[in-house]
Amino acid sequence: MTTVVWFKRDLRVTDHPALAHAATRGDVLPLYVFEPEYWAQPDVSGRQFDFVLETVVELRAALEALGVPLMVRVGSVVDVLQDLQARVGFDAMLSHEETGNAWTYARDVDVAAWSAASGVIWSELAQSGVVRRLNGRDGWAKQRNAFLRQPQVGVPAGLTGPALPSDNVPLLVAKDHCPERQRGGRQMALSLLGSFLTERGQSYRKDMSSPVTGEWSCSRLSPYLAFGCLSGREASQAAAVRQREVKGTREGWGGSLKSFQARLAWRDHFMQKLEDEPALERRCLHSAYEDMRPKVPDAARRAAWEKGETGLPFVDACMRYLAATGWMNFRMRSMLMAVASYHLWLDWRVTGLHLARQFTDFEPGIHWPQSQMQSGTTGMNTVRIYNPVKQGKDQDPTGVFTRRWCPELAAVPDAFLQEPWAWEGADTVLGRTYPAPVVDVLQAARDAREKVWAVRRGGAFREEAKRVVHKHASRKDPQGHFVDDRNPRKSRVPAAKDTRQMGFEF
Ligand SMILES: Cc1cc2nc3c(=O)[nH]c(=O)nc-3n(C[C@H](O)[C@H](O)[C@H](O)COP(=O)(O)OP(=O)(O)OC[C@H]3O[C@@H](n4cnc5c(N)ncnc54)[C@H](O)[C@@H]3O)c2cc1C
Repeated sequence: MTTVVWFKRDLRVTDHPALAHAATRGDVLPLYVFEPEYWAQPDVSGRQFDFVLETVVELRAALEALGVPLMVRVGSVVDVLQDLQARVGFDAMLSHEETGNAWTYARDVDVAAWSAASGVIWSELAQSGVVRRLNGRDGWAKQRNAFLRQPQVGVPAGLTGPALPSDNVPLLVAKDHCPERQRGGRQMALSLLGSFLTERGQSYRKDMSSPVTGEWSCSRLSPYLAFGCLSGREASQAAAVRQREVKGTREGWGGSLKSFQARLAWRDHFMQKLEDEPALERRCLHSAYEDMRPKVPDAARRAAWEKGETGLPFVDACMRYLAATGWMNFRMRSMLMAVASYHLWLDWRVTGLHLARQFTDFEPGIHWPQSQMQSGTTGMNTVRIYNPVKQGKDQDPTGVFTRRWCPELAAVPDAFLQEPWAWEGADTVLGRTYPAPVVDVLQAARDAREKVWAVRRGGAFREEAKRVVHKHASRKDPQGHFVDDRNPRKSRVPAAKDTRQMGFEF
């Protein structure tokens, strides 16, 4: 009998438990479905589509080399499976657990119903440290680390199975202009992993937070991890090998690789949040924040932020860079979200969708918990109101990045680049070639702080915050490692008082 291997966000043949297991059962039919309804969702974009298409082309060749090419179909998964069953009569389907968005969750419910009704046994295997049906966060890190330490699953020696024709794939989503997008495929992923671990990653810890140095020093693996060209386990184990090699050296590698491993752990930690509470894609984690910001955001502010025309130079430079590259380092993503949520007082659900589309690496399980965290709606994380002027001065001290992406500011002297409104010649630029700031940065942060504090006062807030901490906060594992999303350097069992932490960067 044939086993269908349904490829989703796991577009590789190495360390692919579902493919390896299917190969032990007999004939295999590897399947990828481009779903028009998925590509019509508000969180997806042309840059992601192009990345996936490139990756699928490479995957098809890799499977063909093993003996059976990937079958690529266009349509709803249930319709495709129905058609395939009529043609090849399979009795089992394997795929990996997916922590996707609400749409993919509902789609999986339909697929499960179809499988049950059609006598097909559909099994979903784990492919990351995310644990399905977890009963609370105690012990999670231990389970996650045990999974990461297990040997990788080898590539099947060869595959047999029916060769069925694929569909031509039409453009399913509007093209978006992203001239510097990362190219899809496993070869790129391996090349980036190699260059990061042998060269680029040496100064990762020191350089990751600036967009100037981060472009080179960050791993840049995010879209490849998001679509599974590379498994998290492969990345983590390769880093562990390198950690052993550089042990005892004093050139920055030790700290950088430790930070990289921590980020890979954050990945699973954040995705676990969405896995445990899918509603956090649409609802504030702490309900007290639900009505704090207008559900329909101020249209002018929103448009200015989306276009990179807020008049806050570093914010605009980051937004324009993101539009052109599809990538941004973590600190700058946090700042973009925080400025939208605090200074501009825009609802994270709306701004989060814009960022999701801009990111080639859109990963719902990281994206939505991070969006909420940077918007102060979780009830458990430090509320950090980044000052974009200070960020610009700290992270782009020479102004090279800001000037590249905001050429309208060419006439502004270095000393005023991040706050051109303070320059005596401001009138010659602001409101003419470059917008005046949409808000007064300091006043807007003060106003936001007041409103956030107003929500936090009161016993009812603390009661619900305790629930959130219990369900979602990180814990220390027995080795003392982990992943504290409030402060990566310190691992502490969270206490209820943490819910009152506030941080402001005036
Ligand atoms: C508002 C917001 C939204 C985000 N949305 C996404 C998203 O949709 N997809 C996505 O992959 N990342 C997202 N991130 C996390 C992070 O910014 C990116 O993973 C990182 O910038 C990608 O670059 P890199 O691969 O060079 O990361 P590196 O710094 O080299 O880290 C290696 C890997 O660790 C993981 N990682 C790194 N930082 C984080 C983090 N803070 N939280 C969880 N995992 C992390 C990623 O898988 C990353 O590829 C978001 C962050 C914020 C603040």
